[in-house]
Amino acid sequence: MTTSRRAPKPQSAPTARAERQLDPFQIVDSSFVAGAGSLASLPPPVSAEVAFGGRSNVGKSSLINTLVERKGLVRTSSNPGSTRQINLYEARARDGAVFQLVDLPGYGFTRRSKSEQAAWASLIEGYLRGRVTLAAVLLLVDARRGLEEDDLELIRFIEASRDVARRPVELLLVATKVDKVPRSSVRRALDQLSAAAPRTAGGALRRAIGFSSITGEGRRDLWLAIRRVTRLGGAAPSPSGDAGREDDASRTTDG
Ligand SMILES: Nc1nc2c(ncn2[C@@H]2O[C@H](COP(=O)(O)OP(=O)(O)OP(=O)(O)O)[C@@H](O)[C@H]2O)c(=O)[nH]1
Ligand SMILES: [Mg+2]
Repeated sequence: MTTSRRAPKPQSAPTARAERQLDPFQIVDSSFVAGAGSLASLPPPVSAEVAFGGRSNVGKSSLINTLVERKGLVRTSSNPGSTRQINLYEARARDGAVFQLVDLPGYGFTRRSKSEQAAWASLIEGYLRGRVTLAAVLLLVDARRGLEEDDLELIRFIEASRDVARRPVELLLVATKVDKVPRSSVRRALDQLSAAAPRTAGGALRRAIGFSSITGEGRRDLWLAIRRVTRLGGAAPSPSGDAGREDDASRTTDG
């Protein structure tokens, strides 16, 4: 009788695939829910929503695609004014948590007629003020430009809406296109942005999250922040054991 003697396989680290199966930030399903060009055509509010606001072209729609790891779920364009209505998307994570992601039309795009700009402003304001399921607004600011008057107006508007009978809307600051900032200057750009942000009641604007739709930097931090503000925790412990920590939204580098 012959016996084959094979050397035992060395204990290897979990494969990338196995790790991915556990990854709560992996989105296993995402879909378009509805688009609304008027407040009356918004779908009924069902669960916590996270809205993405900011100037035209800052990267709101691209950021949603990066969050759900799909290139074409949301239409993006190098021409400002690409998103013209409020678009709602649903994303389901590996661990079963479901998120409503809301792409808002951008502001500050002056090549539209005054009446169209006014209609967009009232649509966005009506949504921000009246949506009972709105949990948080992620204000996107180009890392190279910093906060501009339109952004400050949005912050003031959300702060002034705190009297509305619903859970206070959290505000988070996201610095987009950090891939366009020299590596050595990213930290300084984020610090400057955070320092320029007004002190809000929630205080969440204190640290901007750096993000790039090109490199995916910041994706994990954004998901941590979104899970925290929607209270859909459930993030598996990260190797450093800090997933879901209160100050996760303020971390600026991707894991
Ligand atoms: N380098 C770089 N380019 C980006 C990034 N995010 C978006 N872009 C580009 O910026 C342009 C605008 O992106 P969108 O995601 O359509 O911007 P938006 O904020 O949704 O614009 P509106 O719908 O007009 O309000 C596109 O050409 C994108 O490819 C990024 O992180 N890095
Ligand atoms: Mg857009």
